[in-house]
Amino acid sequence: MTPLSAIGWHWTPATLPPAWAALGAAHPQARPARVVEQHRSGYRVSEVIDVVHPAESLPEWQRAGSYRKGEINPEARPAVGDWVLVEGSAPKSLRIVALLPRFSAIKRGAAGEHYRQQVIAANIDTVFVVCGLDGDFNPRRIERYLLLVGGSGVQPVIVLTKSDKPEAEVEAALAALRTLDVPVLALNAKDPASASALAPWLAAGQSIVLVGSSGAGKSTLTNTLLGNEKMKTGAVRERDARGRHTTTHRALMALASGACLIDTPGMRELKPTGEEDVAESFADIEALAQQCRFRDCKHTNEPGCAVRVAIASGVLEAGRVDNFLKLDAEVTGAANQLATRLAQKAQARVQGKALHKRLDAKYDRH
Ligand SMILES: Nc1nc2c(ncn2[C@@H]2O[C@H](COP(=O)(O)OP(=O)(O)OP(=O)(O)O)[C@@H](O)[C@H]2O)c(=O)[nH]1
Ligand SMILES: [Zn+2]
Repeated sequence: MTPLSAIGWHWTPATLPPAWAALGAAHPQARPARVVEQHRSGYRVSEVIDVVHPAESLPEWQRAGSYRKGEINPEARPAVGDWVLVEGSAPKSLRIVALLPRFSAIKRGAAGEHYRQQVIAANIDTVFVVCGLDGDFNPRRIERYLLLVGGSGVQPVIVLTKSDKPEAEVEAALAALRTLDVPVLALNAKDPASASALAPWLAAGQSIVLVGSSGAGKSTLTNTLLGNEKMKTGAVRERDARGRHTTTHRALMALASGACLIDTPGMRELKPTGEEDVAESFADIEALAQQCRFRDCKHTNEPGCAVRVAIASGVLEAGRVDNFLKLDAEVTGAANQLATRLAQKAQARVQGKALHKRLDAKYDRH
């Protein structure tokens, strides 16, 4: 056990990923730390639970650069949840010297003029997709979260809260989500005994993120899982670069089980990156589509559409099909933007090479 265990470190010298070991050997003075906040001006990292310090990042992570020239690859920069190697002493002179390759990354498309991707949480083991069994219950929103999490390397678990409410239709909700091939639990987020059903995903060294719309019960569940730690949920005291005490939002919380919860504001609104696999998320619809008369069936009003037949016979929910079509269009749109961006990058690289060649020839550099 090291203090790092409480913030998600579960490797031993024997289980350390070889790439991490190699980076460690390349930076013998450095030690691992976890990124808990990402700001415009830099990063905040933890080496010990509830102790957060600013850390200077590598210059190439700070430069604005041009997306056209491929100078900034957001994926190559640390994000919340990443393990990095740091040197120097806290609180004033911590420096990040390397980013350890991540084993999972939840990404989203970022709003803006140009196509951009953001890693919103790295090295997460499980994401709890939280949805209340009240008027807010919405399988379509759950499908969206699952699509975005699919392929990230993170295990999704659907957590239906408010099962204790009189209006909760637990059985109907479980039935509606059965096609998703993801663990689904219904519980009372206020009740520790009920929330203990999540124990299989909360083993020591596990990192968990909660997503879900406002009012779904994320804070309630977080408090219940924290138990005695409850009072500390909202805020953490930390020392800033000048040594002053400040109180900020708590981004990484340790559970008694040894797991940790990571809270990042980036998880609120999720827009596809274009890399999502819609067919995999909607495998049931994809399988039916194989039986449609037309290969390019849009499943709207084509004759011989197996998907429409399934809806008519009650095998498939019309809302799920609509959501599939909507998300598929969103992912296709983002994928086209992504392709354009990659083409621009490749072109810029070729132009750059040609320029160097001309300059080399002109000045006889070699
Ligand atoms: N009865 C009951 N009430 C719950 C349950 N989970 C959450 N609530 C209530 O629902 C309301 C919203 O819960 P929050 O935990 O604040 O929701 P949240 O997801 O954190 O919302 P944001 O902070 O806005 O993102 C609160 O009044 C909770 O007490 C539950 O399982 N049972
Ligand atoms: Zn069809």
